[in-house]
Amino acid sequence: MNRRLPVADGAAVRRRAVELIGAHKGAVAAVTVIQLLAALASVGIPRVLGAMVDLVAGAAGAEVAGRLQGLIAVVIALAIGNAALTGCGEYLARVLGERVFAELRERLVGSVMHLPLSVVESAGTGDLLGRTGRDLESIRTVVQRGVSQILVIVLTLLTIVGAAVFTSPRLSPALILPLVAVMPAMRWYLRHAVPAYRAMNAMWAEVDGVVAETADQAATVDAHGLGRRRNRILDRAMIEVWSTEQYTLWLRIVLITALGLGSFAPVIAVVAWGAWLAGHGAATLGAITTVALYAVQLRTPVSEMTFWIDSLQTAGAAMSRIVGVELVAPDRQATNSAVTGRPPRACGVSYAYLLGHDVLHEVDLELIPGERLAVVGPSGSGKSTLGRMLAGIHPPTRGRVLVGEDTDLTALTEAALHREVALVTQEHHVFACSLADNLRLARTDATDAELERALKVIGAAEWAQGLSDGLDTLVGAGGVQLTPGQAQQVALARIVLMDPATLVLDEATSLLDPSAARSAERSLDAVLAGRTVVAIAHRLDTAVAADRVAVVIDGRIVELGPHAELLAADGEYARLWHAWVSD
Ligand SMILES: Nc1ncnc2c1ncn2[C@@H]1O[C@H](COP(=O)(O)OP(=O)(O)OP(=O)(O)O)[C@@H](O)[C@H]1O
Repeated sequence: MNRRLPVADGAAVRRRAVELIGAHKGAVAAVTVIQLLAALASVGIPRVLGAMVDLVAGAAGAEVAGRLQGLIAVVIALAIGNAALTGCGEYLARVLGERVFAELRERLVGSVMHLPLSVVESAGTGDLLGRTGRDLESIRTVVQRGVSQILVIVLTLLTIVGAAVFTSPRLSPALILPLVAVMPAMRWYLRHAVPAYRAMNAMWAEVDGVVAETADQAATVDAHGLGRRRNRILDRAMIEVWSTEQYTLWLRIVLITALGLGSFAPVIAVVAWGAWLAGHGAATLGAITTVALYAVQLRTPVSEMTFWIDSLQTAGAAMSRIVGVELVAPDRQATNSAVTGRPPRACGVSYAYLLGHDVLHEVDLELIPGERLAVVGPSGSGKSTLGRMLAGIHPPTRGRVLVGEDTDLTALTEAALHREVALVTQEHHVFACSLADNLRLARTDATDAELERALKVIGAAEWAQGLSDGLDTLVGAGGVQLTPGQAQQVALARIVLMDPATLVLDEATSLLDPSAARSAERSLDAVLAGRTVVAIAHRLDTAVAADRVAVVIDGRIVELGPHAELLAADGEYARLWHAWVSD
C-alpha cells in the first residue's frame, strides 16, 4: 500500500523557518543594516537630482555652477556607497544562505535516516526521493539568494515610499495608491498558490516514483513485458502533472499582470498628478522629478518581487513536505542499552503491513541458545516477516519480541540491538567510500586491527590486502568494483564487527553463482560459529542440517521440532519435504 509521508501545515513551516534563520540573528542583523544603508544611499540620489533641477530652474551663474558641481560629487559618492554596500550585503547574505541551506539539508538527512522502515516502505520511493531531491532543490535558490533579495526588496520599497512621503506628502499618494490597488490580486494569488504548488510537487514525486521503480525493476519489467503498462502509468501521472502545471502557470500570469501594472502605474500617476499640482503651484519641478525618479526606482523591486513571491510559494510548498518528514512518529523508544546475549523470543506476535490484514498471527517462539533453527514454509507464508520481527527491524503490530527477562527488542538502543541480533539478507550494498568506512558502518569505533581481523575471519584478508591502498582503498561506485562474493564478505565482516549473539539469515547467499555461493557459505560458517542462528530456509537441505525446524503456514508456526521427528510425524513438514525431494 502506498501512504504518502505527512505534510506540515503553514504554522509548522513558519516555525521551522524562523528557527533556522533565528539561529543566525547576528548575521541577519548585519545584512539588514548594510542593505538599509544601501537603500538609503539609493534613495538619496533622486533627492539630490531633484535639488539640482530646482537649482537650475531657479537661477543661473557661477555660484549655481559651483553648487551643481558639489551636488554631482554627492550623487557620485552616493552611487559608489550604494554599490559597495550592496556588494558587501550580498556577500554576507550568500554566506548566511549557504549556512542555513546546509543546516536544512542536514536536518532532512537526519530525519530520513531515522524514519521507521515500515513508513519508508509504505510511502514508496518516489515520495521520499521527491522530498530529498526536487523539493530540496526548489528551496535552494530561495534560501541561498531569495532571503537576502526579499529583504532588499522590502527595505527598498519601504525606503522609497518613506522618501517620497518625506519629499512631497502631496505627490506621494500617486506613488503609493497604485501599489495598494494590486494588493487584492496578490492576496488572491497567495491563497491559491501554496496548495497548488504542494499538489504539483506531490504529482512530480509520483512521476519520480514510477520512473525510479521501473528503472529499479527493469529486469522484471522486461521479463514480463510490462513496458507498455509502465508507460501508461507514467503517462497518467504526467497528465496530472501537466494539469497542475497549467493551473500554477495561470496563477503566475495573474500575479505577473498585477505586479506589472503595479510597477508602471506609479510612474504615470506621479507625472500626471505632479503636472496638475505644478499647474496649481502646489509642487516644484524638483519635487516632481524626485518623486518621478522614485516611481521609476520602484519598478525594479516590484518586478523582482514577482519572481520571488512565486519562488517563495514553491519553496513554501516544498518546505511543508520537507518539514513533514520530521512529523513521522518514531516506531520505537530506544532507551535500553543493556546487552543480555540471550536469543530473542516471540510472545503472541502478530504483524500487519496493511491495517487489518495480519500476515503473522499470534506467533510464539522461544529460541534455545546456540541452536540452529530453520524456518520453512510455502512462499508468502510469513517466514521473512517473522525473521524481521526476531531481528527487531519492525516492531510487532501486536505481541512482543523479548530478550532477557522483559526487554522488548525495539526498546534497545541501536548499539545494543546490534549486539543482540542481526539480520543477514541477500542485499549487500557497497557504499562509495573506503573499504574501512564500509566496514565501520557496523561499528564506528573499530580499530584498523579489528577491521583486519574481521576480514580474516570471513576469509577476505587476501584480496583486501591486495587492494592498492589496503583498507583505505575507495570501493563501490567510482572506486574499485567488488565482485558479488566480495560484497557479501564485506557485509559478513560487518556482522563479525557487530558481534551479535543471534543471527537471522534470509536468503543470505541465494543471489550468488554456485562457486561464489560455496565460498560465501564458508565465510558464513565462520560468522555463525558460536551464535544462535535462525535460517529462513528456501531450500529444505538447510532444514536437515538444523537442530530444529519451524514450519510456517499462513502466518502461524504449525510444527516445531528436529527434521527427523517432523518427518516421522508425517504432517505439513513431511509434505513439504516429499514435494521438495521429488522436484
Ligand atoms: N512490504 C510489504 N508490504 C505489504 N505486504 C508485504 C510486504 N512484504 C511482504 N508482504 C506480504 O506479507 C506476506 C508474507 O510475506 P513474507 O515475505 O514474510 O513471506 P515469505 O514466507 O518469506 O515468502 P517468500 O518465501 O516468498 O520470501 C505475503 O502475503 C506478502 O505478500
